[in-house]
Amino acid sequence: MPKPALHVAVTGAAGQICYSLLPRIAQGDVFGKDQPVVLQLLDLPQALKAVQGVVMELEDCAFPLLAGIVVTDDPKTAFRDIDAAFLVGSRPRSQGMERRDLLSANAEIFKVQGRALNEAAKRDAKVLVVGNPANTNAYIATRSAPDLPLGNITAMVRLDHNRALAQLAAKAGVGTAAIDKLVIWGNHSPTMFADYRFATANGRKLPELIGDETWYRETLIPTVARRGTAIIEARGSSSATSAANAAIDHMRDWVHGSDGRWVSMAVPSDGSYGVPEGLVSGAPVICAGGSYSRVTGLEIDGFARSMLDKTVAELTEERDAVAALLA
Ligand SMILES: NC(=O)C1=CN([C@@H]2O[C@H](COP(=O)(O)OP(=O)(O)OC[C@H]3O[C@@H](n4cnc5c(N)ncnc54)[C@H](O)[C@@H]3O)[C@@H](O)[C@H]2O)C=CC1
Ligand SMILES: O=C([O-])CC(=O)C(=O)O
Repeated sequence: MPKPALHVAVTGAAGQICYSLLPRIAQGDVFGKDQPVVLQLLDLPQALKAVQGVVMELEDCAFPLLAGIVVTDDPKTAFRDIDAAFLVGSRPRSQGMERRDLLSANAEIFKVQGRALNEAAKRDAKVLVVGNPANTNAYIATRSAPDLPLGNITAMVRLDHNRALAQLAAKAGVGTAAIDKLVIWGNHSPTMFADYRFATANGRKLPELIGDETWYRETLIPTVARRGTAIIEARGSSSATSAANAAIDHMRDWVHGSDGRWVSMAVPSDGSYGVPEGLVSGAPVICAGGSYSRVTGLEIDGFARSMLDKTVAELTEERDAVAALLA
């Protein structure tokens, strides 16, 4: 007897991230290899023809778990009774822009969609915001969806986490799976703080294994922070496959658990670590039983404090910049 299908909304369905994301959701990479899904796809009216093309391709994959597809330009229809949502739809940046430059273009989208989630989604729906500036867009969605549990609206810093993992693993000469307890704090922006102070590799302390604090501070942190820009410069458009992969990692761990390992999620702050309550900020969490809990009590030394303060100041500025929209 097959399980009842989960209903999963994905916005920006005609875009480049979704072209990588949708087939992987449909083949069970997020919700499980025995879990049917109905995809509820949202895009703008002018993009619906392109979405139909994507739908034809999904049909042609004959995915056994794909139990249905809804295509719409109406957020409430897209979010009706959903169990999970990937909010990808929004404008990406081009060369010369920072992600915060997208705030005015994209903020309104997340107000409208937050309201629609509030009205139509299941009360325990898990929401991941990918569209940039992801943290502040998620903050707008939390403020626009007051009837959903605050912690169920999250944003993606998993791409930064995965980028840092790859760089650190290469430097330490270990596989990425060997590394645990890496943290991405703060904003998905050049101010984010990739913190390896607690990280281990095969049980050894990673900072000791690498033994090069200068490389960590002067190469690793800026490389991860500017990776999105490097990809735009090389590819001519922003990261898509790696962004879709990170979205899958984020939601899969949230749903199925992280096996005791730390993962980085941007979640509404509870005020810990000096991050003002409500800001959606990257933090270390452990996922289990369909929810996440923050890793608490970590020491924040002088360097970490200065890095955290910088990224939190940016999140605070972004929050203040959208205050009028939310008034
Ligand atoms: N958080 C992260 O780590 C990352 C975030 N991103 C962000 O993800 C977003 C999407 O990127 P791409 O797929 O490359 O862009 P894209 O331009 O290829 O696709 C965006 C899609 O969203 C649709 N869209 C725009 N406004 C919409 C609305 N109000 N409702 C529904 N759909 C809407 C567009 O019609 C288009 O089909 C961008 O904001 C990008 O900056 C990209 C990479 C990583
Ligand atoms: O850099 C961008 O604009 C897209 C993105 O968020 C990333 O690749 O991390």
